[in-house]
Amino acid sequence: MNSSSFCFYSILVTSNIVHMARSFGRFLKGVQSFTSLPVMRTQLIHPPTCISPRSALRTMVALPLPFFSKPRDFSLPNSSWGPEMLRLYNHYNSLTEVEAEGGEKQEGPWQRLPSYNRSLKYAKGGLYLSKIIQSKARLFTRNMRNPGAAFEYVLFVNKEEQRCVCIFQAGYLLEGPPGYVHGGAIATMIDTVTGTHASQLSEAVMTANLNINYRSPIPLGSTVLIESSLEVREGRKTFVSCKVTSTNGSKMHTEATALFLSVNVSNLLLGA
Ligand SMILES: CCCCC/C=C\C/C=C\C/C=C\C/C=C\CCCC(=O)SCCNC(=O)CCNC(=O)[C@H](O)C(C)(C)COP(=O)(O)OP(=O)(O)OC[C@H]1O[C@@H](n2cnc3c(N)ncnc32)[C@H](O)[C@@H]1OP(=O)(O)O
Repeated sequence: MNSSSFCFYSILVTSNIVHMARSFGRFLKGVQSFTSLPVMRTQLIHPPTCISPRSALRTMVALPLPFFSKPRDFSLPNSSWGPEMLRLYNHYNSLTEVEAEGGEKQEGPWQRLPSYNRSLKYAKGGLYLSKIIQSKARLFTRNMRNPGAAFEYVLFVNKEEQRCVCIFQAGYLLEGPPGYVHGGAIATMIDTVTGTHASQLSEAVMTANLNINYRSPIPLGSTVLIESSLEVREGRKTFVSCKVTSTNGSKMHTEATALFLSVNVSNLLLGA
């Protein structure tokens, strides 16, 4: 190797090391700013000194609270919610608490599910995609700039009845046929509701099958109810049925059935 090629080789090695150090720094920063599933936040006991992808994953589920900024809960009312959306929200929200005999508050049959604008930062693909894409990955139903422009929704789950109800207000960006909601947007909401419901009933799930019958169009800007019910669970399989109706139940807009399969979260996240 002559001196110029040695020099070139040294620069290459050095720049690779710098690149790796920067990537590692960004990775650590990313790990620290991991802000989604709050249930996964527990106290850090011993911070690891060397992080492999697998131990990084373990670290992500054990980061100390000070590293997290409080994520915004998108399932709370905002100024874009119409009267019907608010009325139904208040109705189901009132069922999340009941008064016991002594007058103290107790958990009611329904539970409101909070909702954030991103899923796990290091989901499958994220590890292999460019850092730019990875750091920008967002749950698309929760990333519209203007409140009320697209998907406004809140989910309530009733574990005893194995039922989930979503109040959905369809914004103006979701137009398909003139004046009505796009079928893909409806499918997105059905997948979201049934998928969230199935993941409440089991663990992490992936949609394996989704069948949809569109019965009557949903007027753009209207509020509808999306109800998901457990049909049966068989091992890794969760079968759910779903209907989208007008808020008074008089009009059937959409019917669907879905199959979800439980998946191993570590494999999913690490791309195994
Ligand atoms: C970290 C969390 C990640 C999960 C997040 C999900 C929800 C979290 C909750 C809240 C988050 C907020 C919002 C949620 C929003 C939306 C949720 C939507 C979720 C999705 O939008 S997700 C994207 C679309 N989804 C896919 O991208 C899946 C691609 N696909 C696969 O990744 C595989 O295909 C997989 C994993 C499905 C199965 O693969 P696999 O290898 O594990 O299982 P295998 O193939 O062996 O099948 C085992 C048994 O299921 C039967 N079976 C399989 N597929 C079938 C089918 N289609 N119809 C009828 N039966 C079927 C077989 O026949 C066999 O049956 P048997 O055992 O009886 O022989």
